[in-house]
Amino acid sequence: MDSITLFCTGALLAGGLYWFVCILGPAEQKGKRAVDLSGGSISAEKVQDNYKQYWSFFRRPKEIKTTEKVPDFVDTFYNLVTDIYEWGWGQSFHFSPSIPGKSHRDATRLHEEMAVDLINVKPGDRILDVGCGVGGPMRAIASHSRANVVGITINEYQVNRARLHNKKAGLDSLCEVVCGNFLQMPFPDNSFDGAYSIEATCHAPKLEEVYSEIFRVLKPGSLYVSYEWVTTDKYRSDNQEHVEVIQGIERGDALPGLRSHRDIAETARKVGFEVVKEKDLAKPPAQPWWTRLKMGRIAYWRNHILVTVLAALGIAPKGTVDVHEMLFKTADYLTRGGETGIFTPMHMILCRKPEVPPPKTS
Ligand SMILES: C=C(CC[C@@H](C)[C@H]1CC[C@H]2C3=CC[C@H]4[C@H](C)[C@@H](O)CC[C@]4(C)[C@H]3CC[C@]12C)C(C)C
Ligand SMILES: C[S@@+](CC[C@H](N)C(=O)[O-])C[C@H]1O[C@@H](n2cnc3c(N)ncnc32)[C@H](O)[C@@H]1O
Repeated sequence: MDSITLFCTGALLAGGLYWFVCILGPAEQKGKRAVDLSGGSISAEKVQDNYKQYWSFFRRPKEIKTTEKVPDFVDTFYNLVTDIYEWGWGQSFHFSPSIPGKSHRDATRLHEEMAVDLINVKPGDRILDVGCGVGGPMRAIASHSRANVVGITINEYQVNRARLHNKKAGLDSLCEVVCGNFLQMPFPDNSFDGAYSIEATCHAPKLEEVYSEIFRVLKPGSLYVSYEWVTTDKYRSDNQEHVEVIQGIERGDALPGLRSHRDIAETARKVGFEVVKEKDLAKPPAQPWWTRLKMGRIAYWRNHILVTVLAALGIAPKGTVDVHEMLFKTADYLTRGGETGIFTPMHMILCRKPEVPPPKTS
């Protein structure tokens, strides 16, 4: 081989490696890159221990039932996964039905806009995003409705990410982010003109606790919409495969226990809401929400190699490989949940806080 060929081969290899490690993969243009993966607010050397702690939570089911510990466990989970989600999925941490001829990005945005359209919001209104993640939905909703959106998340790392994205998008005057627990929100009674939650209240150990908090902070007459993760009528607790899939979803998504779709309206009524509408948005004619997960499989393998190389080089924290592997398996459980129809991440409920409080029963 002459020296020119050797040089060209070397340059090609180096360029290819740079492309594979630094450029490849971000779900969004100028989004999070593989080389920037971190453990959120957890220091790099503690990521692996925190992952082990997270996982051992499920080996002690009693602790999952001890509801006070759940928010901390959920916070740890989001420290571990937030960067991987942003890198491999984008800034909206939820599913949406596929729409033929439209990109995932557009389908995601339409699903978010539908939520705010349902709660009849006017420009200038103040609305609440319960469990806002890094704010993908919040930004789409603020630009679509021109309402002021206040988001709350338990995870401080997400608060910082969301504020940064809001600023970059020029939406920081419409979008505010607060770090807090949605089971005890730092907002006065009757202070919001509307509220929504997208695939977030499934983390509450008791749905009643988060719904009653949302009821408290809403102004009388205003609306709340939620996209809930639930099991459907097709789920059978005596079917081994069904149980395995649901447990796989719970473990890989920090859920203290998936509820049945039947519990949702019942809980909303119990805390005082009127139920205006309820619908599983995944049912036909909607196109499968899990297609995007399934189509991504090749990319997950590529990501797995990338994460393993980066962790070996000391660029990504060690435990990142374990977290990525957990998500890899979770993607499969979610797909099986969708294909069998035993699970939906978009059971929509629309509720109104009555103008006049119902009489107290003694
Ligand atoms: C609402 C919740 C989160 C829903 C989804 C946003 C996430 C559920 C599973 C996640 C992922 C699975 C596979 C990952 C893949 C292996 C990796 O290479 C890139 C990121 C994934 C695609 C990741 C992205 C986010 C999810 C789809 C829950 C937590 C209530
Ligand atoms: C799957 S993410 C969805 C985020 C956002 N709705 C979206 O669609 O992009 C769930 C969110 O709920 C938040 N969350 C879970 N439990 C919480 C709690 N107890 N208090 C506040 N936020 C919580 C998480 O921090 C995370 O931001």
